[in-house]
Amino acid sequence: MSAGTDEQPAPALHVAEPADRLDLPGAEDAAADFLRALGLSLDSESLRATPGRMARAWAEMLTPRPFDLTTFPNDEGYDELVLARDIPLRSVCEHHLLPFVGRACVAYLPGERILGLSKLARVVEHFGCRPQTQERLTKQVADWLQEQLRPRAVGVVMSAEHSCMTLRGVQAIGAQTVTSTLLGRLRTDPRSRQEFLSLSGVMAA
Ligand SMILES: Nc1nc2c(ncn2[C@@H]2O[C@H](COP(=O)(O)OP(=O)(O)OP(=O)(O)O)[C@@H](O)[C@H]2O)c(=O)[nH]1
Ligand SMILES: [Zn+2]
Repeated sequence: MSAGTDEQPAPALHVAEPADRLDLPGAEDAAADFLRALGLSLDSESLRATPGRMARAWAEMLTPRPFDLTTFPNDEGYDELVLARDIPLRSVCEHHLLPFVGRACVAYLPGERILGLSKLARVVEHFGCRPQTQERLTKQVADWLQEQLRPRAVGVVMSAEHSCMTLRGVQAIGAQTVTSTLLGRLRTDPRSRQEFLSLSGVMAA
């Protein structure tokens, strides 16, 4: 698929993902077994439907939504940063399968085409819907944009609170993990890098 030409926008993303293998009744049975193994009784009215809800909730969090990568010709030759910040970020850590939530800032320096703005948030959502590390999620978003859009630079910064680190274990409540990936000119040119980091808001934190 070629986002750098005047061809049609790239088709919807298709990835071999858990959705293809989703077995909701199996997940519900497993959730019931899991809760019983933890010593909970599912006989009460309030817990009876919980395994089904658990199965649907985890399926929702682990199933990426496909989307169309809509791009437009960069007719005006816009050559400054396009940056979306405060994008909600939610994912699930692959170590405990507990959520981590925060904010992302995604930016690019356009080449021949510009991207539909909502896609900057959609790509974060898309790669968040799978067991992740924050490092991999950050890099996947940046690499994917670079590959699909062929811009002159891409920058991604994420800041998130990992519930496996706050609600249990070390219980470092409020600790924020910050990760970043810079590609192209944002990586090599100190002035562009500085501009991106300052616009992203991480410098002010
Ligand atoms: N690098 C990285 N580590 C993560 C991420 N999410 C969770 N982790 C860490 O994965 C590690 C798993 O460590 P283990 O020692 O196997 O698990 P644990 O005994 O539950 O560790 P504690 O959380 O320290 O109690 C922990 O240090 C988590 O904080 C992430 O996105 N990136
Ligand atoms: Zn974890």
